[in-house]
Order: sequence, then structure tokens, then C-alpha cells
Amino acid sequence: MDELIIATKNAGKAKEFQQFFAQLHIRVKSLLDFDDLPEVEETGTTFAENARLKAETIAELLNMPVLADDSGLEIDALQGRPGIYSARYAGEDKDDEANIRKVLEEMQSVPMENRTARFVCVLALAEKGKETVITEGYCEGKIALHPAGENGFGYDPIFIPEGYTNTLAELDPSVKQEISHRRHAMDQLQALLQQRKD
Ligand SMILES: O=c1[nH]c(=O)c2ncn([C@@H]3O[C@H](COP(=O)(O)OP(=O)(O)OP(=O)(O)O)[C@@H](O)[C@H]3O)c2[nH]1
Ligand SMILES: [Mg+2]
Repeated sequence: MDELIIATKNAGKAKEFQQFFAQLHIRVKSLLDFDDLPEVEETGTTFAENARLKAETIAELLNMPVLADDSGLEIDALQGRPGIYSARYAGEDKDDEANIRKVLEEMQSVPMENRTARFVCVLALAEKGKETVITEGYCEGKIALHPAGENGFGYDPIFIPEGYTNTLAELDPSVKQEISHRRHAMDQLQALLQQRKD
């Protein structure tokens, strides 16, 4: 495999995948590089269903290997919300700042020790004529009291990974590349592909 499509319209994700695959000498394009492709509706009830849906729909349309990522933030004090609805938690327009405000408001009265949360990433690699490969990865941490930092995307300014005192948006992007949910799901994917020998 020397070229791969990432079925995402999220620029933050696309950038992280570009960096992962550059190390593997695989060229990647995202849906942001095509202007005639539809946004796949995420009608699944799990990360895995949505990842499979995005990967298989685009692989069918383009007849190329396609990787999709469905991911989100699960907060224990909010019974796992925003979960699969992370991108649109505060509304259809996928506004990261509004999503962060909503989470912080809902957690106003939750003390630090109960602010545990995890990022979840499920990857699906679809290729015509082959069984779709699904992997998952997690990054454990806590929800900060206030947003801090400029790096990354989404909820990174309020997510403090386990073992750190800063948010993912304050840490150097190379740290996120090493410890993220997406990295762990990528490592598992690479291991499975090596077993499959392609
Ligand atoms: O701070 C964050 N750091 C991350 O590393 C991260 N990964 C996921 N998320 C959140 O979860 C949603 C995914 O939803 P999602 O998988 O449907 O993606 P999306 O709708 O943004 O793009 P697409 O890939 O579907 O086109 C995103 O929008 C974010 O809100 C993250 N937040
Ligand atoms: Mg989405």
C-alpha cells in the first residue's frame, strides 16, 4: 500500500494521520482534498459502526483503500457523554469552543478527583475484496477546570492526560503523537496489517 485515503473532513485528524503515515512512507489524502465527495452520515450507535460506515462507503466510491476514524471523549461524571456525539455536542455546526463550554458547565460542581475521562478512537480500514479491519485505542486522563493551550483540536484544551499536569493542547504535538488514543489504535492496526502481510 503506497497511497491511502483518510475518510475524514476533520483537519485536526487529517494532520495527525499525515504525520503517522509520513513515517511509514505512505502518502495520504483526506476528504478535504476532494470537493465532490459526500459527508457520510454517522447513523451508527457505536464508534465501530460509524468508523466502518465511513470507511466502507468511501472505499466503494473511490475503489481505493480507505481508513476512517470515529473518535470521541467519554467523561465518567457525565455517564460517558459526549461519547459518539463529541463533534456535535453543542450543536450541528461542530463548534469546538461551544462543545468545551458545554462540558465545563455540566461539570461545574465536579471535583478534580471525579473528573476522569478517556479519549476513544476506533479505526476502520476498508478495501474492496478484503475484510474490513477494525482497531481501537484509548487515552486516559482528566477534564481540566479551565481550557488552556493552543495545540491540537476538539477537546484537547481541557484534557489532561494521565501522568501529566498540562492539557494536550499545552503539550508539544509530539507528545500527543506518542500517547494518544489515535496512536494506540494506529499501533494495533499496523500490527494486524503485518500479520496479514500487506
Ligand atoms: O480534543 C480532541 N482530541 C482528539 O484527538 C480527538 N479525537 C476526537 N475528538 C472529538 O471527537 C470528535 C470526533 O467525531 P468524529 O469521529 O465523528 O469526527 P468528525 O466529525 O470531527 O470528523 P469526520 O472524521 O467524521 O469527518 C471530534 O470532532 C472531537 O470533538 C477529539 N478531541
Ligand atoms: Mg464525524
